[in-house]
Amino acid sequence: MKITKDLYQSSLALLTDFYQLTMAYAYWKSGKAEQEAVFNLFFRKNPFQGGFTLAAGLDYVIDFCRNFRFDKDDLEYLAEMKNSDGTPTFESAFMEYLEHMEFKCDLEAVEEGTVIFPHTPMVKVKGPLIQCQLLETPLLNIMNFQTLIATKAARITYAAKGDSVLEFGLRRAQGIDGALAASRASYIGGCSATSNVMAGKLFGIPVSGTHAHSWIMSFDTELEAFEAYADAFPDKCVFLVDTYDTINGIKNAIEVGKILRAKGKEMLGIRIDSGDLAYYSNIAREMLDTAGFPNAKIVASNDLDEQIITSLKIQEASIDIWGVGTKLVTAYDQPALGAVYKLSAIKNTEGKWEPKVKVSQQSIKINIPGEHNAIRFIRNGKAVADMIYLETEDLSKTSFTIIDPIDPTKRKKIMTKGLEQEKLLIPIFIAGQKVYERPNLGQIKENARRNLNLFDKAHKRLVNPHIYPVGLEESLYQLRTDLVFKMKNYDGEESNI
Ligand SMILES: Nc1ncnc2c1ncn2[C@@H]1O[C@H](COP(=O)(O)OP(=O)(O)OP(=O)(O)O)[C@@H](O)[C@H]1O
Ligand SMILES: O=P(O)(O)OC[C@H]1O[C@H](OP(=O)(O)OP(=O)(O)O)[C@H](O)[C@@H]1O
Ligand SMILES: O=C(O)c1cccnc1
Ligand SMILES: [Mg+2]
Repeated sequence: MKITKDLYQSSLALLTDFYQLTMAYAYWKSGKAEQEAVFNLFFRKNPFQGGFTLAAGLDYVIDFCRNFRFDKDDLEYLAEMKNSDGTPTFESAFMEYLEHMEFKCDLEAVEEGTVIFPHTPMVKVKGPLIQCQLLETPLLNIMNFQTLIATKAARITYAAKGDSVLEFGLRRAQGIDGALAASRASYIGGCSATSNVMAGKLFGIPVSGTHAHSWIMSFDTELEAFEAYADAFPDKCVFLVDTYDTINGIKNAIEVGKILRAKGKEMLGIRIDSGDLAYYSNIAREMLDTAGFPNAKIVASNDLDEQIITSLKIQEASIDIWGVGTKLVTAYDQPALGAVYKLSAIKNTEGKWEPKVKVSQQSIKINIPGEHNAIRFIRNGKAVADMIYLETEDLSKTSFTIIDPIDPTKRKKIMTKGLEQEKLLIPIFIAGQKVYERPNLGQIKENARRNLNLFDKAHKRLVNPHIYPVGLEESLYQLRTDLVFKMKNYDGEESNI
């Protein structure tokens, strides 16, 4: 298998849960396949107990939708499926329907690199029920993972306070595609480069790296190893100093640094990969400065994450560059985002849109009905609140009340005068045609940076962040409440207990 960009350009229609296909068949059989519906993809809680989430994955969603079709061999595989009585699971007329199915949905989404909060749709799909349904699993697969990793990278780079963070995760990532997607999302979230060469080739991410302990161990002495590396890469030397004795390793690095300098070259720095990283980095800084290498950088690695980086910053460790692998690409402390994809409206047989809710004992699980969008209000360059509103809402009003979707006692009045407004969901496909001009990865990364800068530090701090206000516009809140009552047959009377 050769991994090329084609992997993401091929038809992946079978990359779905079987129940999507059984529902698709049953929709078709009951004449509902082409009935129009609206679905929203959203999550209910920011990951890592954090105060924000950074959206990523849309580019893959676009490829998925553009290539959404059932190929001949997909249909042959489905045609072989049998019920327990030996009859085919899917009748042949349905196979023909699938064969001719073309993606024709409207799709809106938040752009990659947008800061986003619970309950706001990241993707909204409107179109034939069967198509909306078939998109559920792949859209969740793509958006859940890349958004999670982009958020983790944003947290880690936030902790690093502007220092470069190198993503070193390939060896520990969740398989091949997980690794590639993680490298991409990490770059969006703020990492400067990846060690993953294939991610460099496929996505254009800068590739960088040092060397491993094995390099040192393959020589009789560390000094010889450093000298040989300096011969091979006179302009790119970052010496790993902790194979035997870190202090001695730093001395050897300085010695080879001087040899390089005599040849008109400068060593870039050293890497420390074990032990007390504050203690050794501070000693290393002093030794390097004293020896005349104040510009040599100190790279640290070894099971780092945002908490350890924060601690090392507090300890005033002399670390310039952070190599982060396992805990970033596996989202170690929260392995899944938990975004869901829910139906929120359907057009009835009379052509009238009906909003829908799923009622739950847990109010956090009651979805937002109707066709909605979200807008961000910004004052003097700082985001102040997001409002989720019905598409029919008049946005030119001078004031709005937003209501917390979980706790209706939390409300805010927004006077729009002097506020900038940014619509969060923008059109990507209209009737199956792509209308969105895809930004390149550098532009996406810049969008993430700009978005993160919109938010006060209080929302970005890693522990116990201040909750950013996101609310339902009053009439959307009322619609949801009325619908829940209706679905529960609640008539306002006290029930007998
Ligand atoms: N000064 C420090 N403050 C907080 N955490 C630190 C500090 N120095 C190192 N760490 C972290 O402590 C952990 C040390 O892990 P561990 O004891 O397994 O490694 P080690 O013995 O130093 O290295 P290795 O096992 O690779 O030889 C790592 O997660 C590392 O990032
Ligand atoms: O620690 P991470 O954040 O995953 O970063 C990548 C790690 O991978 C390498 O060593 P590896 O873990 O393979 O071996 P080691 O732990 O024995 O150094 C490297 O030296 C880093 O320590
Ligand atoms: O280049 C490095 O230093 C590197 C790459 C992958 C994993 N650990 C370290
Ligand atoms: Mg390790």
